[in-house]
Amino acid sequence: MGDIGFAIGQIPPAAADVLQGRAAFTTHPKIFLGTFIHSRSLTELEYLHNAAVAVDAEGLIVAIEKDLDLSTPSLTRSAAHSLLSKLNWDDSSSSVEITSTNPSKSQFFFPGFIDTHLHASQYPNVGIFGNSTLLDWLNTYTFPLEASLQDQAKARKVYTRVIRKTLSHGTTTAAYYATIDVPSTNLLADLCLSFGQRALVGRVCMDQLGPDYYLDASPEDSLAATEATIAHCRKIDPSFGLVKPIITPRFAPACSAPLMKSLGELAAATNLPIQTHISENVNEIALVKSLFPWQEIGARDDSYAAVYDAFGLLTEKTILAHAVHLTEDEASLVAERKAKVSHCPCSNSAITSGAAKVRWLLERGIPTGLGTDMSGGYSPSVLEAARHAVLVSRHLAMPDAGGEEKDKLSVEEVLFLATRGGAEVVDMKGRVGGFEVGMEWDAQLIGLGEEEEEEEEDQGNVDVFGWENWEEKVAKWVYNGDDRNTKKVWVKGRLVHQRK
Ligand SMILES: Nc1nc2[nH]cnc2c(=O)[nH]1
Ligand SMILES: [Zn+2]
Repeated sequence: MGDIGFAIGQIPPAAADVLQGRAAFTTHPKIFLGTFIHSRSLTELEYLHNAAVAVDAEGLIVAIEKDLDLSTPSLTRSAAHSLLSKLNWDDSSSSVEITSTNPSKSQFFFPGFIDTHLHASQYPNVGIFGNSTLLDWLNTYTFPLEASLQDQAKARKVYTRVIRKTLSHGTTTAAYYATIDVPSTNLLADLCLSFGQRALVGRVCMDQLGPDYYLDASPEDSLAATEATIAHCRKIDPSFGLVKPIITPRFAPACSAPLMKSLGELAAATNLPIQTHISENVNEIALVKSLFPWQEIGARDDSYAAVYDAFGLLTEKTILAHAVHLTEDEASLVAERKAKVSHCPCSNSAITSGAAKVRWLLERGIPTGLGTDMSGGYSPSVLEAARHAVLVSRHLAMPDAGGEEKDKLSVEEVLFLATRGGAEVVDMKGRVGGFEVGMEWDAQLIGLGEEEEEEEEDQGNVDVFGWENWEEKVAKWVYNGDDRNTKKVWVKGRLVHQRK
C-alpha cells in the first residue's frame, strides 16, 4: 500500500511551502489510513489497526473510523472514499491527500514528540562538554556560544539547523530557550513559524552572575527585552496558533530579585507560560540558598522552589527543567502550584547532575514530560531521551540506589512522557499528543522495515524479522530507533518533514 494519495508522489503546494521554510496557514484536508499507535494512559498504548483519521484544512482531527477493511490497496482506497463522502468532502484529486501505512514495512502513525526543554542556541555544542558540571559548563562552553549568536547570520544558521534536525527526529513541539538577544530570539520565532514547528520561544533573562559580555544591563532592560519578543510573536502569529512566547528567567542564580519579581508580574498580567531550571546540581542549590536568604525575599522556607514561588514564578504554566534534587517539601509545593517538570535524563547523566526520580514525581501528582536539554544533553532526539529515561529509572531501581522494582519506567510510560505527558507540561493537553477527534494532527509516520526486504530505504538499527508482535516492534523502535525510522512528520496537519 504506502501512499495511495490521489496525486501520488506529489507534495501538495502548502506542504512544499513548509518544507522550503515558507509556511502557509491552512493546508489540504487529509485522510490517513492504517495503523495508529498512541498513549491511552500512562501505562497503556492503544493500537488502532485498520483505522482512518480525517484531518481538516486547519489541521484538526475531525473523524476517526475503526475496524475498516484495508487488506488491499483498492479496499483502502474505497475506505478513504466512503469517509470522504461521509464528511461531504470534495472527492477530487487536488483537494484531499491520502496517506496509508504500509504493513510490510512495519509502518505506523505515532503522535509527534514534545521536547519540553531545549536550548536552540546551544545546538552547535552538542557533544562538547568534556568532564564539566553545570556551573563550569555554563562558563566554559555555554555563555560564549550564546553570546556569539548576536551575529544574525550565525543565529540563522544555527536556528535553521536545530529546527530541521528536531523535526527530522519527530519533534513537533519544542519549548526553546534562545539567548538574551532580542533580534535573534525573534528570528528563532520566525523560523519556527516558517518551518511549521510548534514552539514556545523564550528570550533568556539573566541580569547577574553571568560574564560581563553576556548579561541584561538591568532588570528593567531585561523585562523590556522580554516584552519586545512577546510583541514580535504576537505580530507574526497573533493567535499563538503555532508559535508562542514563554517567559524565561534562566535560573534563580542568574536573576536578581527585582527581575524575578517583574517577570512574575508579567506572567500574571499576560497569562503566558514560564520556563526555568530548578535543582539540577548540588552546587547550584547551595548558590541559590546563599543568594536568596529566604526571610529577606519573603519565601515560605529556604528551598529553591520557594524562591520561585516568592516571586510568582511557580504557577500551573511553569515548566521546571530537571528537578533532580527536589526535597519532599518542595515536591509538595510544586504539586500544590500545579507546576510541571521537564525530565532531561541525557543532560543529567552527561554533565553529572544526578538522577531525577520520575516515579517519585509522578506519585506526587507532578505532570512530567521529557526534554533533550541540548546541549547539556547531547542528543536532539526525544526518542533517545525516552530511552535514557528508561535507563536512569532502572539505575534508581537498583538495590544499591535504595530503589524498588516499581521505580522502573516502561516503554509505554516513557512514550506517554514523550507525547501526552509533554503536552500537559507545555499546557497543550487535549490539543496535541494523541489521536482524538478535536485534537490537532501533530504526527509522525514511523517505518521499521523488515530485514529480508530489498530496502531502498535505510531503516537504521532496527531489525524487524516479521514474527514480532506490535508491542515488540514498538519496544525495538524505542531502544534502537532513530531519525531513519521517522519517514514523515506533520504539524497542525501540514507536512513539515519528509525523509529523503
Ligand atoms: N542544563 C542547563 N542548565 C542550566 N541552568 C542555567 N542555565 C542552564 C543551561 O543552559 N542548561
Ligand atoms: Zn536547560
